[in-house]
Amino acid sequence: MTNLIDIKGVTHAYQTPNGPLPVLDNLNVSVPEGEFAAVVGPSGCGKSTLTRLVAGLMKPDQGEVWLHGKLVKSPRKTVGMAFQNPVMLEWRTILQNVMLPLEIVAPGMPKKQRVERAMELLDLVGLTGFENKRPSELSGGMRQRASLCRAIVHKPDVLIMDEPFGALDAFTREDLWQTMHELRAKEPFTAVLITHDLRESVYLGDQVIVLSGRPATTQYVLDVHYPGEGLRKLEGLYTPECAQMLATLREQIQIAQGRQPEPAVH
Ligand SMILES: Nc1ncnc2c1ncn2[C@@H]1O[C@H](COP(=O)(O)OP(=O)(O)OP(=O)(O)O)[C@@H](O)[C@H]1O
Repeated sequence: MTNLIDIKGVTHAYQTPNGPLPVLDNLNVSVPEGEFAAVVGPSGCGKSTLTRLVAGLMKPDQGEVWLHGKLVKSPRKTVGMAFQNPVMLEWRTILQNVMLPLEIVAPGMPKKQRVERAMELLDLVGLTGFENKRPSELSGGMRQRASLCRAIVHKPDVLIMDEPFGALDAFTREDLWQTMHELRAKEPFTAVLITHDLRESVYLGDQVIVLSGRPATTQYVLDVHYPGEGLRKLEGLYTPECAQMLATLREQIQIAQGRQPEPAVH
């Protein structure tokens, strides 16, 4: 399998009034095409910085970022992004919000086709019937569903999500996890998910990348072998296999935080 994302030896420091602040230190990350990579690490270690580099929103001091075989030197149109607080344009309907990237990336696409594409995705996430509502008329979970549609409507090479489910209640979050799997099954994409939730990282990720404390480097990579066949089920999280993976990740996070790992409970 070829890598869609290759981050090779990336080192970066922000220039601040108090001098340079090193955030990434010789970071190496590879995400094969079609894979879902979850990234976890201590608060402030440089996770969002990593997403900005992949999107081409900033250039590293050292090292290279490759996306689909091309060196990333400027902002990429072929990246879809979703954030914790989906910024929706209130003067546009949900349908018009979802169609927005197509207007920018594919201005020649006939309007009928744009509408069909957006409606197809809204249907996949269960928002048929809400397409003519304004963003403020939807719940937070529904807005996040629409925001995911908007992030992939133009079929980007990679979907980058920075804590997209962080502000949702636990039940809505689990619903959205399931929606992500359903979306991927119908429309495969490569994804990078930044999260603080280890269960989320295991449930959604094919690999979980643990970053060390700042300046971040790749401390540990967990290959997720989720129990069961076919579409992942939430029940799988309560199996011994998942408990073991979560224990490993928890231990790695404690190491990344510079703490002594707590002994496992048996
Ligand atoms: N533009 C910037 N200029 C200066 N410092 C910055 C800038 N952006 C981020 N930082 C600092 O760089 C460090 C890494 O920030 P980043 O947002 O990448 O971390 P993070 O791991 O995503 O954080 P969190 O888990 O809290 O969301 C932080 O200390 C942050 O304050």
